[in-house]
Amino acid sequence: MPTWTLHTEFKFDAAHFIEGYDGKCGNMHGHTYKVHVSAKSHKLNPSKYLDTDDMVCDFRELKWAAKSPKKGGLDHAVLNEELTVNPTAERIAEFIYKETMQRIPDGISLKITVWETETCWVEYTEDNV
Ligand SMILES: Nc1nc2c(c(=O)[nH]1)N=C([C@H](O)[C@H](O)COP(=O)(O)OP(=O)(O)OP(=O)(O)O)CN2
Ligand SMILES: [Zn+2]
Repeated sequence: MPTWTLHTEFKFDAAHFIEGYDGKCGNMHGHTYKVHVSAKSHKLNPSKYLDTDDMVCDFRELKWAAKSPKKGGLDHAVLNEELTVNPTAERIAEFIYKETMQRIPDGISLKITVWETETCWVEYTEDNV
C-alpha cells in the first residue's frame, strides 16, 4: 500500500505553571518547546492552497502552533490561558494533536512529540500503539 509520512519540527516559547504542583513547576516559568509532527497517509489530498490531490496535507497546516496567539498559535502564550486543562507536556501534546486534526484531511495518522526541555519529551497519538 502506498504510504507517505510527513515530518516537520518547530519551536515556540511559552509560559506556564502546573496547577497543584508541589514544587518549583507550580510557579510561573517558561520553556522553549520543541514539537515534532508526523502525519502518515495512504492517499494524497488537495489543500487550502492546492486544488489537486498531491499532498498528505500542507506542511503549513502542521505548524500552526508556532504562530502567535493573535494568529491562532501558542508562541509567547501563557499556556494556562490557552488550554482548558493543566498545561503539562502531556496535555500540551494532546492539545496540539486535537487542534491539528481539525486542520487536516480525514484519514491521516498523526503523532505529536513535545520536548519541554532538551532531556524530557512526550509523544501523543490516538492510533493504536
Ligand atoms: N510528566 C511530567 N513531568 C513534569 C512536567 C510535565 O509536563 N510532565 N513538567 C514539569 C515542569 O514544567 C518543569 O518546568 C520541568 O522541570 P524539569 O524537568 O525539572 O526541568 P529543569 O530544566 O528545571 O530540570 P532540573 O533538573 O530541575 O534543573 C516537571 N515535571
Ligand atoms: Zn515547566
